[in-house]
Amino acid sequence: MTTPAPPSAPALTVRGLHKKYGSQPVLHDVNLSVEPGEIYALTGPNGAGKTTLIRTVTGLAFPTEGEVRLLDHDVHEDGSRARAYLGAVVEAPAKFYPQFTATQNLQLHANLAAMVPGGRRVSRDRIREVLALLELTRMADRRVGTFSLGQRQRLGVASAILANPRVLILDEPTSGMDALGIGLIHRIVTDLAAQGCAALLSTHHLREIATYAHRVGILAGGRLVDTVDLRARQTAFRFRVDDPHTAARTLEGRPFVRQVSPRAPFVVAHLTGEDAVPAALTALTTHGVRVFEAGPDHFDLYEYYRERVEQA
Ligand SMILES: Nc1ncnc2c1ncn2[C@@H]1O[C@H](COP(=O)(O)OP(=O)(O)OP(=O)(O)O)[C@@H](O)[C@H]1O
Repeated sequence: MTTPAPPSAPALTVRGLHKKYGSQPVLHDVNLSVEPGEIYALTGPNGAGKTTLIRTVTGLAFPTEGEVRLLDHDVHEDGSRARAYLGAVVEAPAKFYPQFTATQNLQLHANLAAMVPGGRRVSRDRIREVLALLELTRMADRRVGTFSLGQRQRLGVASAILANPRVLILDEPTSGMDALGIGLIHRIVTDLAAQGCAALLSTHHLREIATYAHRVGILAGGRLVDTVDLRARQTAFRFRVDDPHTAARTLEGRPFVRQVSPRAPFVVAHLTGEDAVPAALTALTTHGVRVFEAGPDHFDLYEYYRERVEQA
C-alpha cells in the first residue's frame, strides 16, 4: 500500500502580522501562506497596505508584531539566509545603476546574490538566458539610463529570477508594460510556478490576474478581508435550461456535483471537473429538463472584488 504524500510545507508564511507607522496602524493581523508552485495575487484599494505588506514580507520593513517565514527561515531574524531563496521586485521599477548596461547591472546583482549565506553563483550564460527570456537581448549592452519604464520593469523581473528563486515576490510587476510585456510576465511566472516556485504578486489588474493566479487575497484597510481560490471557481458550469429549479433538484446530491443553484435562465453547478459535464447533461435530459446551452460559468473577480471592498 502506498502512503499519500504529505502536504508540502508552505514556501512563504505570514503569521499574525501587525504593522504601525508611529501610532497609525497600517496592517492588522494579516495571516497568509503560499505553497510551492502556487501563484498568490494580493490586491486592494490604494493605501490598503499592499506595498507595506510586501516590504515587510521581503524583510525591508519590520513588523510591529507577528512573523514571516521563507521556507524554514524567519525573514526578520535570519534575514540573509531567508533571502537566499528569494527573488523580488519591491516598489517597481527596480533600482539599477543608470550608467551601467543591463548585463553589468545583472552581473552586479549576481555578485551580491552569491555573497549571502546559501547564495548560489550565477553564470554569464544564465544572465544571457534571463535577458533573452525577458526579450531584452538587444538591450543587453545599452545603459539602463536609456531604458523606458517598461524595459526597466522587464529588467527588474530578470534580476528577480536570475538566481532561480524558490519564492518570487513582485510588487505591481506589469504596471507600465505593454500588452506583449504583460503576456510575457504571465508566462514567466506561470512557468516558474510549474517548476515549484511560490509567487506572491501585488496588482490592481484583476481581470488580468484572474487568468493565471491560483489565489487572490483582498486587502482593505490593512486587513486581509477575503481570499478567493480561483481554482475552485474554475469548476463551475452553467446550463441554460427551460426549468432551472427542477434542474437544480435533479443535479443536487449527485457524486459529481459539489454545489448547485438555480440562477434563471441557468442552473449553475460546481462539478468535480470538466469531465463531469456529459454526466450532468445526461442527468438533466433523462429527467425531462431541456438544455439549450452549456459552458463554463466564468467567475468575475472584478465584480466580486467590488462588492467585497464596498462591504469591508
Ligand atoms: N513610511 C511610511 N510612513 C508613514 N505612513 C506610511 C508609510 N508608508 C506607507 N504609509 C501609509 O500606510 C498606508 C498603506 O500604504 P501602502 O503604500 O502600503 O498601500 P498600497 O496598498 O500599496 O497602496 P497603492 O495601491 O496606492 O500602492 C497608507 O495610508 C500610507 O499613507
